[in-house]
Amino acid sequence: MLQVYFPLPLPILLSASAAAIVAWTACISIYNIYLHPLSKFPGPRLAAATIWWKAYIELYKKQGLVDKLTELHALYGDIVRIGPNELHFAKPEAYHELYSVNNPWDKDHMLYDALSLDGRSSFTTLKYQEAKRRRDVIMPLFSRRSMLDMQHLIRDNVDILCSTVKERHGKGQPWDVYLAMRALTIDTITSFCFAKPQNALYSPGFDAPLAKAMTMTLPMGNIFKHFPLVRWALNRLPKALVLAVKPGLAGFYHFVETTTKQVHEVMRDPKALANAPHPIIYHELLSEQNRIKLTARQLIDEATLLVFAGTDTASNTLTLGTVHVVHNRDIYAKLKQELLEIWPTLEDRPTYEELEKLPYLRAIIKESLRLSGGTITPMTRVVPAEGAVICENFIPGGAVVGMSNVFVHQSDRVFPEPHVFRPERWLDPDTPLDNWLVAFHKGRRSCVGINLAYCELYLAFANLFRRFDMALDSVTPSDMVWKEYYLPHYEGKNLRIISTPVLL
Ligand code: HEM
Repeated sequence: MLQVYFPLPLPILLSASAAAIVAWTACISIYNIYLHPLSKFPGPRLAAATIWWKAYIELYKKQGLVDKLTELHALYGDIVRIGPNELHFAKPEAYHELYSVNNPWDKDHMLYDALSLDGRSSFTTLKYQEAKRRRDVIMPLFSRRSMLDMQHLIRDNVDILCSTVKERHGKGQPWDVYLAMRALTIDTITSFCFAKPQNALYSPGFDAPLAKAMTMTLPMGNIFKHFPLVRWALNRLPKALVLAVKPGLAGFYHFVETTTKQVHEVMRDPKALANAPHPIIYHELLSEQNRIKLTARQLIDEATLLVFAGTDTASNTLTLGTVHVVHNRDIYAKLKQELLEIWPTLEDRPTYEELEKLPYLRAIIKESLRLSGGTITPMTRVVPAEGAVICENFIPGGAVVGMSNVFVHQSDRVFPEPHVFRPERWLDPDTPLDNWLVAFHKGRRSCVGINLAYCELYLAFANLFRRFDMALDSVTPSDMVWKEYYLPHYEGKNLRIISTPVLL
């Protein structure tokens, strides 16, 4: 029989190892607190000492990081050290310094590894130069020109939404705006990118299986961030086992299977793309001009991340905006009036380009983007080797820096009474605010889908408010509760709306 030989008795060996680990951890912590290049920056001692402080806040205390950051900035000022090697900034001006087009900085692995699947998409690629090559390939599909040409795809989905809302009126049933908007954004992005809508809008009560799966996976991102091995292991578990424990993930598997099938088809026979009803993402990714040859796995990851990037971001904006406008009858009346002027009879629908010119609708969209925020977690970037000056402070190379856009969008210096939904603030020519709308991020890694998102927001808001009279069913804006898990994650009451179709 094999015998293991220990030079010392096992209990002594274990105690010595434990003592060595404690001593090593203590040395590292002392170095981090007193000698690390970021040691002059204020913040909680524990955060300076160890990366596990964030895990303690997010996983043990179950507090959203952005809420914690608000407390910390009130205590420590505009710059707070929130990890041994990480700083967070609060001054609105710092956002533009950090995420400037002049800063081709890399993304930090801790956050973006947690958001990636097995490989890297254009979203989770860390190195700026590599990400740029990927972005350059997919950008033409998301250009403004492409949006103008393909706006009918979005309109078709908005029409499906409106006809279901009308049907529910016929049955005397309200509809859930949060579920409906998620179904709309899922079908829009999947028809736009792949010409294969998920038919989420046909799910009973708009309760789409893919949206349900997204609701379950988003909070898991926090676990993946601190324990990357969990993500690695979950990605390798057999589907049957995962579904036995979490049946709600079925929609995610269905989506990945549809995507995998399509990817294998187009890779086997790229000429088949000629039969697609309109340009789709694989025309760009598999084009002869694209010199980056992606594997099937990479194509599947790219497709999946596009769907995740384009769903909750836009649907949160639509949900929040709709609830506020329906609740506030003055805003509601002004929007109706503006829509009636450009769209006097229901049959003569304005185009997206015409809707874009409506100042009040535009102001409502900006206010909805401001308060819903898009991605609200601090988007972490790595300062290049030569260091950088931010907020008049030299930040050494290699430091991880970030800023949640909540500190811009809810700054009472930039947006007085920041918690109030007030579209009029965007109409004052004396205080132009556009520079402070950062929902789509700024700089080199800003949102690829901005044109698609705007087209969706204009068409959905305009159609719903022109084609229906709406009232909230026993809910108010204060019932909307969100918790931050990278994106805002909805945790409030069901947001039911009663809608009556208008006849003319
Ligand atoms: C209201 C809707 C949307 C908002 C507020 C929004 C916001 C954002 C933000 C803040 C980022 C930066 C994220 C980060 O670096 O961590 C981002 C990146 C991105 N967004 Fe959007 N987004 C929206 C819709 C969309 C849509 C419809 C698509 C569909 C294609 C999309 C695709 C992407 C991609 C691919 C990136 C990664 C860019 C890169 O890393 O270089 N987004 N978006």
